[in-house]
Amino acid sequence: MGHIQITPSILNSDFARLGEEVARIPGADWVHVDVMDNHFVPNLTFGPTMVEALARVSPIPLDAHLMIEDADRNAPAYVEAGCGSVTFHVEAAKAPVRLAREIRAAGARASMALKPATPIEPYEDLLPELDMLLIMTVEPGFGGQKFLDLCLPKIRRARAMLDKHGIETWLQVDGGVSLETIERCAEAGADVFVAGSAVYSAEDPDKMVAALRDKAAAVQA
Ligand SMILES: O=C(CO)[C@H](O)[C@H](O)COP(=O)(O)O
Ligand SMILES: [Fe+2]
Repeated sequence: MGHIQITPSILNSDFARLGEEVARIPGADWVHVDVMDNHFVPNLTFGPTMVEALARVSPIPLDAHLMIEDADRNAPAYVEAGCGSVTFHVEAAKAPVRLAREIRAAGARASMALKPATPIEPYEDLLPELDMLLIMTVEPGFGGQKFLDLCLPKIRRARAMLDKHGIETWLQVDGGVSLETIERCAEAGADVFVAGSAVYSAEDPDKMVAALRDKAAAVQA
């Protein structure tokens, strides 16, 4: 398992002041940017131009989570926009292996996401192509939803697969991650934790980042 990383999602932050919102989380490892197209999910956020503007001012690398149709065609723009990591949804990709290789070749970490009802087993042979696997713990589309415990067995199975193959692919969880749920995710084998509302509804978001990190690290220790 890799070292614990906390990646706050700006989805529930103030979109009119994104640069300042990122400056409130200096202790974060990544900034998670949720790109939604109103087709793959019933919500609309921002596109590559906004992401590029944020990448220019953010001292922390961007972790793009693309909830968009036609990932094969649309994902490379987010590498060009300056994201250090680009996650596409397997449900939206026609050729995930080709896309992961393209993202890596363009200079970003390649990552693939699974919705709660998408099984991991068909993708076991694909794991070495990925720098990170994202297992969603809510149905994608909105921040502030309740953590789905039914996703925990899949996190466990993914961790077992990665360990069996000796692959260093990071295992990220996203959705409803908070001080109440992060230990369950860490116990199941996740090492990269997205937290949106938990961080941005806290009085001191950076303190919350540290508290989440401590909880997850205590499980790993
Ligand atoms: O991908 C997402 C939603 O589709 C968000 O990253 C996620 O929901 C983060 O917000 P919260 O921690 O409030 O659940
Ligand atoms: Fe996300």
